[in-house]
Amino acid sequence: MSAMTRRAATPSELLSPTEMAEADRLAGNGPALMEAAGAAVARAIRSRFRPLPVLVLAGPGHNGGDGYVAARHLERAGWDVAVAPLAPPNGDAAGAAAHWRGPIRPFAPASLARAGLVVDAVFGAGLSRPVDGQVAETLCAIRTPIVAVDVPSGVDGATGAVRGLARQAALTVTFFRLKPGHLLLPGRDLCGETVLAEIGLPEAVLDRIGPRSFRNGPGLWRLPQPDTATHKHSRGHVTMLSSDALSGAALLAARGARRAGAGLVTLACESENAARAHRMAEPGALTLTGDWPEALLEDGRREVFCAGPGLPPDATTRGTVAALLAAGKRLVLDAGALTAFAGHPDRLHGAAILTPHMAEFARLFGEVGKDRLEAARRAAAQSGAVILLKGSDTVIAAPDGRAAINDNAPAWLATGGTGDVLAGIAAALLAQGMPPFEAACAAAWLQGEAAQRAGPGMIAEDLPPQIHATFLHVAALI
Ligand SMILES: NC(=O)C1=CN([C@@H]2O[C@H](COP(=O)(O)OP(=O)(O)OC[C@H]3O[C@@H](n4cnc5c(N)ncnc54)[C@H](O)[C@@H]3O)[C@@H](O)[C@H]2O)[C@H](O)CC1
Ligand SMILES: [K+]
Repeated sequence: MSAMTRRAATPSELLSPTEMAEADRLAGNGPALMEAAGAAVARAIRSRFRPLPVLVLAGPGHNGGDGYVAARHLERAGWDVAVAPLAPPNGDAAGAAAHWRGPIRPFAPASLARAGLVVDAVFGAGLSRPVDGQVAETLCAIRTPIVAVDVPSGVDGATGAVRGLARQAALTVTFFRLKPGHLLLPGRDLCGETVLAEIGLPEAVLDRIGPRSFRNGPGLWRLPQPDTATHKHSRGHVTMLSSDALSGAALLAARGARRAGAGLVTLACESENAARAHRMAEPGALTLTGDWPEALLEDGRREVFCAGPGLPPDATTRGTVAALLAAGKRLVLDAGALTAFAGHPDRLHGAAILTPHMAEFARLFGEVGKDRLEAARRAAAQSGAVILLKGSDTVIAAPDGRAAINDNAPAWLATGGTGDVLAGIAAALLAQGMPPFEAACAAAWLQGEAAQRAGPGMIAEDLPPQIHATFLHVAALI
């Protein structure tokens, strides 16, 4: 389990490399921050490794400066340390380098021969182009564990993408706040264990920067709290659209919605046969049949609809969704209800939450590209809806520019039907009064937590029974 999974203690704001540089500038004490950063790297190494010959690969910027400081602290602790500078250090790094009196080696594969551990202090937040040439050649030749300063060199701190090349780190020590690249893939995986170190940067700089990106977790939202005055109608009514052809998907979404606290869940069915089957499978849900959309709009108390799981991406789906939008209903749209609008995200204006996976996103908004955070933000601004872009690093973005990255989903969550459950959870939270961004964030987090509890080998049906335990867990965290 990585250090990052101790999430209650980790601040939720994320800073891009540009924002982090601004934080440094506002703090105005570069050498002290560098000293604290390098000391934190040395401390993290000493608490995880027995003394080993260490080679510090130092770049010309502040990342390299942190490396020189770490080298000095390790040597003072009796470790055998050498530094290999890529180029003469600049700025505050020159001061840190001046205090290094130990061995200097060429920045080349041959210098790695004696090392039992490599500290990668080549590039951090200042990565400005793909890693290539001598740096790529030397990084490729490393055969020992790697400890990365800030990020593994080559990982873009803003996007988690690899620029040129990056090596897998055993440990990454970063400072003050995580960056999006520590949570977005493949960056998150390449970091190995990630340690966030306090280096004396005052929290007040955040007021000036105004971060808009967050790590998803219970600090970002508050789950609905029923009280003694609550009754089933006041807990929200979710109507789930179901097709005869793939009725299991709507059933899974209905289960997710019921377990996430919706007071009433109705499965709107195409045929009486399907309604009967649903009633047998989910006795606590209501069913409805009749011509859509008239039947759906008859009861004004139906406020929240979930459409898409199991629906075909055709003109009928398009017409139903359009009618619901025109009637001012709050919608969570997934799967077929998204693909039905391929190329026309503008027609979804008024929807509350869209939950596309990569391919559905591409059909609506164009390819996601390397920057998932930016892509989701752009789509939210374009559609006016909260976008929940599904993946191992699900991103949730609001039209107002806020965005959160979810990192608690285990790999075994990637199985058929789990997205349907997620849409149901989101709809239920929306129906209970949570604003769309908070409802989408909470749904993604609860789903990840439920999947961890269900364990490897779980199937979508295993998620809903875990949801109430995740509610209790959230209550214990806050
Ligand atoms: N608050 C904090 O988080 C603190 C972070 N610190 C460390 O500072 C670095 C960022 O330092 P910066 O000088 O801005 O950038 P880098 O050291 O990452 O690199 C800049 C340097 O490298 C050259 N360069 C960039 N990419 C390439 C490339 N692909 N090939 C060749 N050369 C490249 C660029 O031209 C510059 O010369 C942060 O990561 C932390 O480690 C502070 O020390 C403490 C506060
Ligand atoms: K680095």
